[in-house]
Amino acid sequence: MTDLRSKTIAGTFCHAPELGSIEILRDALVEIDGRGTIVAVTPAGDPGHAAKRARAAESGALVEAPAESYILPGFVDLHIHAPQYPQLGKALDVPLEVWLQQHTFPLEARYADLAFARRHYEALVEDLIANGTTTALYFATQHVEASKLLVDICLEQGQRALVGKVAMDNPAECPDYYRDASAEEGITGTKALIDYVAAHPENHGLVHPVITPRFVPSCTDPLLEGLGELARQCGCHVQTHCSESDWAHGYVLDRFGRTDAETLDRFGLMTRRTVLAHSNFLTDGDMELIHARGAGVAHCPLSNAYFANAVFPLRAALAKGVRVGLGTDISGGPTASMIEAQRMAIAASRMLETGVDPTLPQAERGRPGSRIDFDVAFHLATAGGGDVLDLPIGLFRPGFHFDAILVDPHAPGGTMRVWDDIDSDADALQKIVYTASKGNLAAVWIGGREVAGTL
Ligand SMILES: O=c1[nH]c(=O)c2nc[nH]c2[nH]1
Repeated sequence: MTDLRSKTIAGTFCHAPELGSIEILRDALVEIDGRGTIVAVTPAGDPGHAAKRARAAESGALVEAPAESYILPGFVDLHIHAPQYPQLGKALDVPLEVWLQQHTFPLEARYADLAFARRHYEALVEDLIANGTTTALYFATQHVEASKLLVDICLEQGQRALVGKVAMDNPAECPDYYRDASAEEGITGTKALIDYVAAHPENHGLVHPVITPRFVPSCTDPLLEGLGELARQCGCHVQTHCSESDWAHGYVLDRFGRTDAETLDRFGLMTRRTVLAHSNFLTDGDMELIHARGAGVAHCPLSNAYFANAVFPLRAALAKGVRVGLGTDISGGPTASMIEAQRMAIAASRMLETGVDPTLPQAERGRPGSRIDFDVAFHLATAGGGDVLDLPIGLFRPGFHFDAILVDPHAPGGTMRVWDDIDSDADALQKIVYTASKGNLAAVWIGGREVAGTL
């Protein structure tokens, strides 16, 4: 294991500072301080490069990435239901509202048992790190103690994380065996987790608390009001689901006569630090509202294929200035891999653009201008996610945390081929997005600390 804190790493770095373009820094130097923050990035052509490299080598601080490897920012997964990991790859054949009641709530209720919670949370965090997810925005469960345990496990394994105790108190939509007994309990429990994260002796900014009303149907008005007030007081991140499916979108329209986005805003839950999962049925006005508040969207393309009844209009949201990142939405999305999430985002955008029903005339089948390519997907999974969270992650820049993955395109257990007589560095990055998998990730660092693999 190579700890990169107080070291300089030499290698080829790929990142995507702007939407729609990539930057490849071949044979660059990235200098990291003792806290795991990048202090300098020196491209190969920089006049000071040779001297810096020599100085780092002399002082024993130089670490060389293997030839032909690529270093990418770690992935930022903006939407994960941590307790649902044991049902990954199961129960994807029913609508959202049935899936919640029949499969998901019974599973999540089992996290009252802390031994059960530890077993499954440890496996999840380990698997996510091995898949290159260096930052995760988690829904935990309704239980305060199990939510605290998820915080502990992220700290033990060194994963950057945002963790929310799920608030859900509406007896009409939540079962008696799995809900906050009152709005008051949902609010106090949320505060208890915020206090726990703030006072945790091992937490030096790696884990953050998140106010987490599950979604409007699960919450009574007093709970939404109380959580909105709490968001105002503490300035914490907020996460919830927004206009995910026909049913979820219609439910909020029926109950409030307003869209999900408008309703969340009315309760003070639409802030610069709010992450709205899915958001498939946003109106133009909703997008303008989200943009005005500075909130962001966690686009979950794979889960949308199973539960959403629609494809998120990503290009339309981006055109309105909405900040967007990607989420796996475990277990609505049956993968722990943000590389797969990128591929699915591309595929979904192509299907939205061309349409999918061959019985329709070509001109009526799709939504022109909807496609994205690998560069946009890669941006969303890294810098875009960091931007939505307002955290200095997802780029190789001074002041950013060194959260990174080392990709070995030739790993025997991997799934990609790069040809030195054919492929450019940009081709290699494209191939990583389209064909790499966990077997190609040779090392993962979070805050400069190597948390998986071996360099
Ligand atoms: O994909 C989803 N997963 C969930 O757990 C959930 N809860 C409310 N709405 C939801 N959507």
